[in-house]
Amino acid sequence: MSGEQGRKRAESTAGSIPSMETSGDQLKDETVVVVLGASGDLAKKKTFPALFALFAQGLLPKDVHIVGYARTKMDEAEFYKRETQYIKGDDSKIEEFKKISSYISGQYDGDEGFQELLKHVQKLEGDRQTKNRVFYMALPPSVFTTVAKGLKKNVYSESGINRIIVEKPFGKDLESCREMMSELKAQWAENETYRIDHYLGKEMIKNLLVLRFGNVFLDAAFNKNFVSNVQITFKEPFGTEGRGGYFDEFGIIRDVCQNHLLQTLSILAMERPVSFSAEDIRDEKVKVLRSIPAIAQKDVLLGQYVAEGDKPGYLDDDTVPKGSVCPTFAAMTLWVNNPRWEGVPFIMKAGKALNESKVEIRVQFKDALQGIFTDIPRNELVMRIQPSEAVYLKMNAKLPGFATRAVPTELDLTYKKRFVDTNIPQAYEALILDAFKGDHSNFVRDDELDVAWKIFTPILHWIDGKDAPKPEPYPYGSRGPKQIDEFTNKYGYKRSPQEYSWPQTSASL
Ligand SMILES: NC(=O)C1=CN([C@@H]2O[C@H](COP(=O)(O)OP(=O)(O)OC[C@H]3O[C@@H](n4cnc5c(N)ncnc54)[C@H](OP(=O)(O)O)[C@@H]3O)[C@@H](O)[C@H]2O)C=CC1
Ligand SMILES: O=C1O[C@H](COP(=O)(O)O)[C@@H](O)[C@H](O)[C@H]1O
Repeated sequence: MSGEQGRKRAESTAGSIPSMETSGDQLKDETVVVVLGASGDLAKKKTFPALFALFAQGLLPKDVHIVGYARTKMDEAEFYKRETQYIKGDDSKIEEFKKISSYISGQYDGDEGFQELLKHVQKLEGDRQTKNRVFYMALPPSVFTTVAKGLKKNVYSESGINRIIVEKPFGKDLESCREMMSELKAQWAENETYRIDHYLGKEMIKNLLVLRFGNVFLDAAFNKNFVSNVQITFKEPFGTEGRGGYFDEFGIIRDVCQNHLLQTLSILAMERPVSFSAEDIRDEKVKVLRSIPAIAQKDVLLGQYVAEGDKPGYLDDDTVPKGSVCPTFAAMTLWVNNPRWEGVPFIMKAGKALNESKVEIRVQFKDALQGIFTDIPRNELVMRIQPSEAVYLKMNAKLPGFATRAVPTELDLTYKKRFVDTNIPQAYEALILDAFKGDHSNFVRDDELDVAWKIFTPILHWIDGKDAPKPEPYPYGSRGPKQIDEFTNKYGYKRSPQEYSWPQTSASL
């Protein structure tokens, strides 16, 4: 099938799904976007490229202006260099993008810097009647609340819509999160606040709602009667190189599990929402999260990578405190105590410096009744979030031929093959567009955060405390601590026979 045919087929068969847009006002014209922390890593790698991609597709509000703000003093040439460093696209479009962008430096505390920012924004707005302002906080959490206050006091628009987009981490435990949320809430209304968890912008995570509730057979099988265990796995092939200082304060559980993987779990396990509206979806997520008790110490396996070949160990990083017991790998099991999932282990695994780059959800079904079979492999539904989105169902089939022999095979939906030439938006692109549309569905509500921290805070305090468990060492580039298979087996996971591997490895695409 040609690329064009594939695209047309995908579009022509698209089902009609009610709009997920919600009550929020859509920002159309007359908007200024201010990126705070514009000199930083997130801004250059994610925020500006996402804004550019939307701009290039004509998806930003008409006459939009983008303003970078940070303490670093730099001239326009230097700012444009940083702003466009990670942007890939047509040169003339990049030049147009620069024309709608500008930079101003200032402090994060005190009013002076924000007053200058206000003057700059007002100059760009000219004599507009409506003055919509979006503030994107690409800043370390230590300055979130100070900046949020400064913006509200000095740069808040009295004649238009204001939105503030905030990045994780939202606190370090239940108490600090509550403190941060209440300080933010004192300044910014919930409907003005967009808390980003960028996993909610990933295509496969957004697909979960449709997969679960748009396929009657799947929904029927998603429960304790059919499912043996669920694994949500996050693997990165690189260590904390250069980010050791930040990472050591947080560890892998706060960095990835408490937010990205728990958000994934909540959408995977929740009941069907009443509608696709933001509040209905988030109500169901909160409900399922409330059914999960705090993680028990006995359900946790921690690891820390050590040097292998020319690859340094975590403790070899100069920015990491000597003797740190910060986990760079964690496996843990969560239990969802509701009628659908009672007794089904949800195993989360996340690690840095592992053997591959992969994020996936693996739902392993129970054994087929043995009777006529001996040792037939289990069905598994795998949702590959990255790289190369795919959904495949491992199923047994008769090997063609005269003899009746069952072999493991798969029903395979590999996006690159099925949705040829279809643009899959980057997570940040999708989320920033949602914020412009006023759609909160893919942003984190404050009560979701509260319940998420309740699940993780006890083990985090244990890990941070004086009786901190020593993480198991694992070599850089390995599958993790050697105890990992024993850990997953303990919860009923059975590995597919060695001779089976899914044929669409990312390398083959
Ligand atoms: N980088 C990434 O890929 C991701 C980042 N995030 C989150 O996004 C936010 C920003 O991350 P990132 O861009 O990596 O952070 P950076 O460390 O690059 O900080 C961003 C900017 O904030 C200012 N800054 C840095 N440290 C301080 C400080 N101690 N006090 C005041 N200002 C400071 C600096 O600007 P200046 O000195 O010029 O004012 C810096 O350029 C964080 O909350 C992070 O957790 C989330 C997901 C991914
Ligand atoms: O938030 C974070 O996510 C990244 C992984 O994001 P991905 O989109 O590349 O999967 C992780 O590397 C980082 O440590 C963490 O802070």
